[in-house]
Amino acid sequence: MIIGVPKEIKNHENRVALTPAGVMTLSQQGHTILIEQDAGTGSGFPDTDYEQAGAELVNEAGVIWQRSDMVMKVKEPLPEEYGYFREGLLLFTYLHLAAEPDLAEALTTHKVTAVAYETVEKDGTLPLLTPMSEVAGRMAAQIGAQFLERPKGGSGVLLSGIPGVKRGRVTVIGGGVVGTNAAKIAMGLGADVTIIDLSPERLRELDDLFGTEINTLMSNPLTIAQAVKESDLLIGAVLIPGAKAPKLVTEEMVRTMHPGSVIVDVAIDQGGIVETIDHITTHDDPTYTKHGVVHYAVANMPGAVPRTSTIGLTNVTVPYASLIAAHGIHEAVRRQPGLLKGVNTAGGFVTYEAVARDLGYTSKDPLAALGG
Ligand SMILES: NC(=O)C1=CN([C@@H]2O[C@H](COP(=O)(O)OP(=O)(O)OC[C@H]3O[C@@H](n4cnc5c(N)ncnc54)[C@H](O)[C@@H]3O)[C@@H](O)[C@H]2O)C=CC1
Ligand SMILES: CC(=O)C(=O)O
Repeated sequence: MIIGVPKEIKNHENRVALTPAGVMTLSQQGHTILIEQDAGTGSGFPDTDYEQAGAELVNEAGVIWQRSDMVMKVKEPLPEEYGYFREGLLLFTYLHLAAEPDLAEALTTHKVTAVAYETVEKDGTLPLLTPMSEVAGRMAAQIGAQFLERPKGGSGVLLSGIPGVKRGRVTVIGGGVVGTNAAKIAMGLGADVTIIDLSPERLRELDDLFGTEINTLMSNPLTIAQAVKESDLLIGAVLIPGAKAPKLVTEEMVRTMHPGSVIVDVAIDQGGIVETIDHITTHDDPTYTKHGVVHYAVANMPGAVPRTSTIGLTNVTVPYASLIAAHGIHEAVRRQPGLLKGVNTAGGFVTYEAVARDLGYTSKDPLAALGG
């Protein structure tokens, strides 16, 4: 199979879909790997490392999209890349389609088979989302702490407090991978941490994990309203796989926060859980202030720590790429049924039910859409 890796073009997206180690694995299995020049530079992988690993360097993204059977990316294609879509192309990347209606339309119009990292399942987990959620969760606490500083527009609260001065309060809504990692770092910074989740089982697990060091609360509008009001830092970490995130934090709730408090909505890639976040922000211009509260809504947070993120991501994606490249997508999803859950579009249809529901498509069974 010919596998192509274009350079990422999203703002400050320095990750790359394959490392030289991934290239070597796949090329030793007999596949041809096309890498766009400079694609790995931001992650600390020079072109020469790719060449030594067996890749063919290409200096034009269009050539990669045209020649490849499977294009591997990190982030969703941007509108300037939609022109490369064609029938027969297999795209393997993060997509977050419920928040990207134009992309869904372009993929279905051109009958691209698009496999989204974030909806691939294994043993009840999302194995291709997990490492980036670990990164973003850890970053959320440190970014929040930074924007609480007065010169950054924050209230001037130091999360740890000091002897004689109380600690800052951090509320994390959603206690999955992002939430747990955010809580871990916030606790490490000395904050008073509360995690809110909808699942009693998850709350029990968190209690077992952290003991009395954190507060756990059941998710409902009243609990959320009270916790938001008291928070110096609020972290959004809810996920309903594939679907648009529910708006759990209303504008009214945000108005009750102290001036200079900070919201980091990690769930922004699925649309976000905060009503006052009406647009995605970028690493270049990561925050804006509304009702006196600093809002951070960057949808590619791990892109800022590309060395760690690229290695973490490709550790988990390469085995799936290898399976697809060896057997083709039809046989790969038969051998690894959780991969079928990753198929979001095929044959001109949306094939992931939550995405179809949120975007107003009629969902088609992915196996049928792949041609049985
Ligand atoms: N902005 C960025 O750069 C990044 C964003 N993400 C996003 O972060 C979000 C969270 O991801 P993960 O932690 O991996 O998901 P996860 O599935 O591990 O955790 C989600 C948690 O939300 C909880 N939940 C669902 N409905 C809830 C409700 N109404 N109230 C409270 N909790 C509720 C679930 O019980 C679960 O514990 C996803 O949207 C993911 O795509 C992940 C990585 C990077
Ligand atoms: C999960 C995702 O979209 C990211 O890591 O950018």
